[in-house]
Amino acid sequence: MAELPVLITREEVMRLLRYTDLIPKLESALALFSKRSGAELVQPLRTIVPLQKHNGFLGLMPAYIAHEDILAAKMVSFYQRDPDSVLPAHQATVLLFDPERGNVKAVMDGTAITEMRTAAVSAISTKLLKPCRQEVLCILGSGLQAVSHYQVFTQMFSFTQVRVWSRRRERAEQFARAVAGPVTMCSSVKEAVEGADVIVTVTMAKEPVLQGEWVKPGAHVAAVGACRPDWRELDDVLMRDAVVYVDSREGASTESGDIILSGASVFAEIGEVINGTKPALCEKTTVFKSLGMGIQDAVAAKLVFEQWKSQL
Ligand SMILES: NC(=O)C1=CN([C@@H]2O[C@H](COP(=O)(O)OP(=O)(O)OC[C@H]3O[C@@H](n4cnc5c(N)ncnc54)[C@H](O)[C@@H]3O)[C@@H](O)[C@H]2O)C=CC1
Ligand SMILES: O=C([O-])C1=[NH+]CCC1
Repeated sequence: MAELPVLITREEVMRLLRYTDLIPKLESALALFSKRSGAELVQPLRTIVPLQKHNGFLGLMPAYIAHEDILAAKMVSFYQRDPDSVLPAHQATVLLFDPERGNVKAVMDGTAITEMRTAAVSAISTKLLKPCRQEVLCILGSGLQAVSHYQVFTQMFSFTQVRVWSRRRERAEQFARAVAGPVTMCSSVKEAVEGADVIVTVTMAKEPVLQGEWVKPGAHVAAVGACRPDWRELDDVLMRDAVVYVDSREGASTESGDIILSGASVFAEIGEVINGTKPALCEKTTVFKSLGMGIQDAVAAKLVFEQWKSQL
């Protein structure tokens, strides 16, 4: 009989997972993914179960990476909540398997993993597509992803100003308290974005919040929200004028409203830039459209489990 799986809580995941360990693992996984090396890495397109009655979705995200022998599956639910709701938009669990025997080794909180690995991938896109100046960071949205993006971006880069915009001022204030670092609160998207070198969009919007005419030429946009084919965060002007990078071409062409509805073409996957098979056009305005991948959760879950075992 296999041993019972261990249960790893959100607090433990946050204590055990470090960006310095996570970022190189994510870079290797993204690079391997873009080689499309068959049995080496298996990641089917995310299965989405719509919960129309509850205005939500359940996403199933399995992945296998052969050379690291990581088999994992994340289940993530996400909801369009009423603005006054105190419930989280996303909740996730990751199962980490023993690929040889097939049993589950660990059941762990996937919400913290999602927050950290998504922010880390946005930071990787910024490191690769580095805009000429990296002085002003702008974050649109003030939820959990906004916090994790603030944390990793201020760890990895030396911005002189971080601006935040949120639909509600009190949410921006909550965000400023949560990050324990300097933040400039802006009262409009335009004010937040103008002159910014890097813009992170982490909203639950279904219509564009960011307009291309406000974006400084040469800026980099890490676009994290709008993960449904009929949802938007970015307008057609930005999608048309920018060079568009994605995490996965298949994911982007199936799930990204910003890409599908604007008709924008995808220039490269971020893994292709890591592999050197596609260039980083740093002098251009760039958009990295992130949808999220099972392999990102898988490498993060393995790191968490290894750290957890090492403290026994
Ligand atoms: N690309 C990826 O791998 C992942 C993407 N996401 C996406 O990131 C985004 C943020 O997620 P969380 O921070 O976890 O959510 P959250 O619920 O904690 O924060 C959402 C933020 O969006 C704002 N917002 C909601 N509706 C809006 C609207 N119509 N216009 C402008 N702002 C609006 C809220 O005020 C809040 O600041 C979501 O779109 C989510 O689906 C989340 C996980 C992974
Ligand atoms: O990768 C992920 O976990 C998600 N992407 C969009 C919603 C959740």
